[in-house]
Amino acid sequence: GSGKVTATPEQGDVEFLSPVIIGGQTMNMDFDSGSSDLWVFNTQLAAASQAGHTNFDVAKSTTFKMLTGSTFTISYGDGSGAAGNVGTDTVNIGGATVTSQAIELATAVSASFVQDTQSNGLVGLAFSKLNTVKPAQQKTFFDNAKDTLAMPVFTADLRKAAVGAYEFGAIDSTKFNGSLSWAAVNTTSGFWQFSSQKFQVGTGTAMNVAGGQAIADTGTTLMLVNAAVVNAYYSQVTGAVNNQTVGGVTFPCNSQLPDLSVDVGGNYMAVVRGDDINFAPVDQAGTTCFGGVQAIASNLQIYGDIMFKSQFVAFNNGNNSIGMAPHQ
Ligand SMILES: N[C@H]1[C@H](O)[C@@H](Sc2ccccc2)[C@@H]2OC[C@H]1O2
Repeated sequence: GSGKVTATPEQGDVEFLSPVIIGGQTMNMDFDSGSSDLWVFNTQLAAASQAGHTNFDVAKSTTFKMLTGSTFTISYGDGSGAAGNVGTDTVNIGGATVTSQAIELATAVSASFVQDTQSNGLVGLAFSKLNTVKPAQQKTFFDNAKDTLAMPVFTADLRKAAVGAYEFGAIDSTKFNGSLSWAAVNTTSGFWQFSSQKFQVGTGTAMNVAGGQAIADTGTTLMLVNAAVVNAYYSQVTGAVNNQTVGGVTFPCNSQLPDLSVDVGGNYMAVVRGDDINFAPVDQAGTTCFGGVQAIASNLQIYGDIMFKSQFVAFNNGNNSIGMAPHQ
């Protein structure tokens, strides 16, 4: 079969939320191709953490089973984290259903999750080797579902300030221009990692990024790239400054931003639209804006939602490849 759900952006496209039915309870969750744990806000949490969230209630599910003795502890790249215990239940994402999916029940969550009251947990869609459950590591929803899907793929169709979709088991070719360009994924890191060794600012010449690698991470808001890319890109933007106080590059909000093209697998240059790189104002007057492309001090670049808003992306773990094409 296949399953399709909406992907609704939070204010400012900070993250995208999708409905997941767990043991008959619908939870709006953040699909994260950069991690591999499915965890939920639930009634075990302190009342102050539960406030404002939809909290999964084990007692209201007739299919939930506790995995006695199992726990999880996850820390994310942005310093946030969650920890708790584990059970299994039936998970239905737009019709794609797994009957015995590990459901990680947070008993502690970091402040940024508590404050993000629209999100009630994460659905990890990276490779199961990154799953944090102990003593027995658990599989992701996609790993559990893939043999029952018509195709071992899921796709991300994320749209700037508009409702998009995640789909499991099918590739909707009406959602992208031309055909998908496929790149090999190196699964060693557990991420959807591919080679990304070149970039191009606007219509300029392609430049190399030594040893460039990148991961496709739907759970990261921005695009975090090599400092050389950041410098080359913002050198073309009048008034761009590296603003330590706000924590990255800002520029005048009325800037005409160039597109940024990045190599995917050595045979496709993914164009990221310049106007999507104007991420958000940092001041009340809306004169100074924060860039959607920022530096990361590592060779492993993180292509987050800023890229997904320009590119339709297919994740294939039948042959460990990633496909991209501009949105239709
Ligand atoms: N893969 C990403 C993950 O989904 C988020 S977890 C998250 C934290 C707070 C609010 C919303 C989500 C975090 O930022 C980058 C990396 O880690």
